[in-house]
Amino acid sequence: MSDRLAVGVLGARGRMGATVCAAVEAAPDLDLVAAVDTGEQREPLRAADVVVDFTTPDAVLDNIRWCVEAGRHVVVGTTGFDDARLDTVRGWLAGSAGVGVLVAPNFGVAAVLMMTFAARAARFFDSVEIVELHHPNKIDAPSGTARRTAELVAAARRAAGLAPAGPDATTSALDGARGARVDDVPVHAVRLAGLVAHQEVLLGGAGETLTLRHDSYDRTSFMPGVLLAVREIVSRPGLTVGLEHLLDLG
Ligand SMILES: NC(=O)C1=CN([C@@H]2O[C@H](COP(=O)(O)OP(=O)(O)OC[C@H]3O[C@@H](n4cnc5c(N)ncnc54)[C@H](OP(=O)(O)O)[C@@H]3O)[C@@H](O)[C@H]2O)C=CC1
Ligand SMILES: O=C(O)C1=N[C@H](C(=O)O)C[C@H](O)C1
Repeated sequence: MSDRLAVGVLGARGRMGATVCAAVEAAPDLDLVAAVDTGEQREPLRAADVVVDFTTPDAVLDNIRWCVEAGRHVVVGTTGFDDARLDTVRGWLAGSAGVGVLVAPNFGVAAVLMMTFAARAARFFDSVEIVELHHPNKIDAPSGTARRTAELVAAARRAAGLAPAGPDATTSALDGARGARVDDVPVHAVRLAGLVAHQEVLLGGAGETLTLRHDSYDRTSFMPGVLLAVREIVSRPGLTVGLEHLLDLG
């Protein structure tokens, strides 16, 4: 059996999809066998061992179902996942022994570390808020990374007997001034020309603060994580959520 993997890309002409196509073509052990975008047939994806999806939150579930039914492994970077959507994917996988799907809100290794560090730090502080900053063409807010960070932080704080939100005396505010709440953690979204993808987790306690900041300056930052996922998913049946499961974080 060949060690080479055949890879298909959904959303192939998008910002991320095009970058993934280039990264796969440059990888010595991977072959790009299908590049599919809006309005194009999915049939060429049947030639792929692994399909990578960077499309839209509206399109991604239908794409995953098609791939699972076709027996293809899937690496998903598209955002918009909550527990209900993940359970839907688990249901499809239950009927497809051996097929693996990995869903990761962020493939940047530094971003995964930032999320991990935020969760570890969360119980030591009174307050935590998240600010995500992205390019103005992003269609979802808050980002998938910010949502996931808030979930991890809230879970860590609850496990330590703390409320997810910090103290806040605000009794009067313009709509949106205090951001959105994800698992009760305040999340603020900035859309600014010149940016790619950035996030700060602000933690505050008595007389001191800790700021964890991650910056993706270029979409190549996501490629080592995407290629790692492509290589690993073929031996990980079922649903994996988060790139951290493929990294040895000690
Ligand atoms: N996990 C991670 O590390 C990262 C995740 N992302 C996420 O990836 C997603 C894509 O981001 P980005 O590349 O910037 O977005 P783009 O809008 O640049 O790309 C999305 C592409 O998908 C195409 N598309 C839409 N529907 C379908 C479909 N049903 N089948 C095939 N192609 C389709 C779009 O075509 P058209 O425009 O014609 O509709 C477009 O070409 C977002 O959810 C984003 O948040 C982004 C960066 C990193
Ligand atoms: O749309 C983007 O650009 C990004 N989307 C992901 C997210 O929503 O978290 C990952 C990264 O922030 C870039």
